Amino acid sequence: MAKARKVIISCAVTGAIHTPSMSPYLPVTPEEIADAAIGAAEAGAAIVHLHARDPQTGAPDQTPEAFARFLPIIRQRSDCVVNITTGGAPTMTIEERVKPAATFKPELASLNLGSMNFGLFGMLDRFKDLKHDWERTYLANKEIIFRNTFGQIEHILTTCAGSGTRFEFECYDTAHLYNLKYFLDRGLVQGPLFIQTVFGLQGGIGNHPDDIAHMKRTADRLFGDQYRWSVLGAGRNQMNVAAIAAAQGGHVRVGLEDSLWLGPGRLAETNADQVRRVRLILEGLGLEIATPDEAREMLSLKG
Ligand SMILES: C[C@H](N)CC(=O)CC(=O)O
Ligand SMILES: [Zn+2]
Repeated sequence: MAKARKVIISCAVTGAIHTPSMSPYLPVTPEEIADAAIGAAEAGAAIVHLHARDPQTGAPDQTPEAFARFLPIIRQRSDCVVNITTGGAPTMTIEERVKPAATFKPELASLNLGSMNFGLFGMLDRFKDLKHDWERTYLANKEIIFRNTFGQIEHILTTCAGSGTRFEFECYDTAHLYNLKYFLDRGLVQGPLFIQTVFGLQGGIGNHPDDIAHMKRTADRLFGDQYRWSVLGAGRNQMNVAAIAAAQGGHVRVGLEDSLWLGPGRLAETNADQVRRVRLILEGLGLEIATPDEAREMLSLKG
């Protein structure tokens, strides 16, 4: 009797791309972020990807103190895998960005494999009533470069080396896959590589099925069976990208960090709603949802 494939659902609950005026459902306070993560885990997410925000303004906050306000709550109430961002916001320094992962030594941390133009301004057409000045300045900025030089990537790898933290490798284009291969060949990263291919973010690769096939083909050629493939689709293509990839052996990432939507013109009221929606798609494909411990097994996490 053929065994169903286990799929890892990751949920990125708040991020640093969307801003509070865009959706009343975007978690901002430590309590909201903790509840969102625990709710997503209860709905089936094995991994929660975490950023922190200033509780008053909702602005991205990468201080360890900000993370310390919700991490223990999540620890107490869920056995999900915690994935702490080292991307922070593209306007932060690398020192700021790596601090929380270096401080809390999580099982997983994100690592971005290349620099890119980071286009948030496209969202200004969609979201006009912005409450805070920082939102307008941040979103309208056409000069944002999300810096991830070889030196900065190496700095994060060496800073976290020895802590047992493994990485979710964010690849926004094929060049980033080659950058990851470079670090693999230098022994700075070890398999199984958890590769999160990102589709449809302005400045990165698109979200057409050809783009997805191209990223997978390239990763298959560069890493063979040394990698675990996961995908995230930005914005309203989140579920399409998940469905296309899941049908080809991929794991999936959802969450309000990368899409505020549950359907055309319909804001997701919770991260758990998106987890439940992608779960419907996966189970519809005859796939099973991996538990946190099964994800730990598949990704060789320290537990
Ligand atoms: C496209 C995603 N928002 C990528 C991300 O989650 C990066 C990070 O936090 O380091
Ligand atoms: Zn993130």
